[in-house]
Amino acid sequence: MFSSSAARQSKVAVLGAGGGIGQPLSLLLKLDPLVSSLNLYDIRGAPGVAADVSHVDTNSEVKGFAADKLDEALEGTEVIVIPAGVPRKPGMTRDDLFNTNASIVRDLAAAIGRVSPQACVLVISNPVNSTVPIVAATLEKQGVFDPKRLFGVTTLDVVRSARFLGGIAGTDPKETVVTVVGGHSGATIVPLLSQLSAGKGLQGETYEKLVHRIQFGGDEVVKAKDGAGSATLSMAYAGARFANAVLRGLNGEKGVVTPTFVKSPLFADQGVDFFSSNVELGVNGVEKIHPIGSLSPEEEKLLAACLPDLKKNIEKGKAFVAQS
Ligand SMILES: NC(=O)c1ccc[n+]([C@@H]2O[C@H](COP(=O)([O-])OP(=O)(O)OC[C@H]3O[C@@H](n4cnc5c(N)ncnc54)[C@H](O)[C@@H]3O)[C@@H](O)[C@H]2O)c1
Ligand SMILES: O=C(O)C[C@H](O)C(=O)O
Repeated sequence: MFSSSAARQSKVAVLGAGGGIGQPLSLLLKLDPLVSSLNLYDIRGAPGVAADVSHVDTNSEVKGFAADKLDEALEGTEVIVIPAGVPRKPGMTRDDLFNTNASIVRDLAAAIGRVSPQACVLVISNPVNSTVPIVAATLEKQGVFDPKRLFGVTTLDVVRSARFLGGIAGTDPKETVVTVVGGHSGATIVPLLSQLSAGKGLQGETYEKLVHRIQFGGDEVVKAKDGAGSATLSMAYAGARFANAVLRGLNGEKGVVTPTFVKSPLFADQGVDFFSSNVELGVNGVEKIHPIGSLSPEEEKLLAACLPDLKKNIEKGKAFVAQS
């Protein structure tokens, strides 16, 4: 899963490293040859996870940081991945997590703005549609927001799309790249299946069921885990894959393109100033935001349904920081 052509390595931090995502994500980052140093932070359990992961036989150094050592954990980091916060239980929407996770993410962002404002920040904590604007607004308040260095991780939607499409079309998920645009919750997740030859011909119930499964794949896991949380293992895989893409870009590799939720001009004229679309990653983070390309009539409808929800989620995040 990791690709690395360049030699420069980076110091990476995981905030929320003791959790369901944080632990396997830390393990996968330990396996990434582009990571030289891994700082694991959590309000509970990170030193134990770090001791465990540090025995894996790759060259990177792993350090664990207890609850009161956040600043030390952030010192000198180039990439910070945030899976801190509570997950859903059955019957909840991602927005139901806002009340708990908004302040967690805001406080972590404030520490990042103070200690390592130059780092690329990769936000996994839900609701992503709001937590990313919360990080942006917090850094903006501190005068250190760089839109090129803030990313909402929507890779799990890309991973699910490739896997679920493969189940229908018989395509190899490893060779299937589905562009998913919009945001990361329900109707804001817009897979552009018409842009692939394997997805183009799908129609009627088959198409609608596939889109629904991609949009609500998270619910499938939440239901199956029956109160014990949401996707952790597939998310750790997706998070490590996205972190590797960012690291490859920072290393100067050209042509690293993947969907991610960033500050974006694409629909800013409609009041939606954060949006996920294909983004080229480079030495400064976001190198180029690609246009979404041509859409089928069905995808036009999905996009029309996405934008108002996304706008509300973004505004909610911004308002939270403004009132803080
Ligand atoms: N972006 C995505 O595609 C995606 C996918 C799956 C889950 N998620 C989200 O990721 C988040 C984490 O999920 P999980 O299953 O790992 O939850 P979890 O409860 O297993 O782990 C969360 C961890 O965060 C820690 N934490 C809480 N407050 C913290 C703080 N202030 N600083 C540092 N750490 C703190 C907890 O101690 C815990 O170890 C949830 O919000 C979930 O909804 C996002
Ligand atoms: O569904 C969730 O709450 C977690 C995550 O956003 C997912 O898509 O699996």
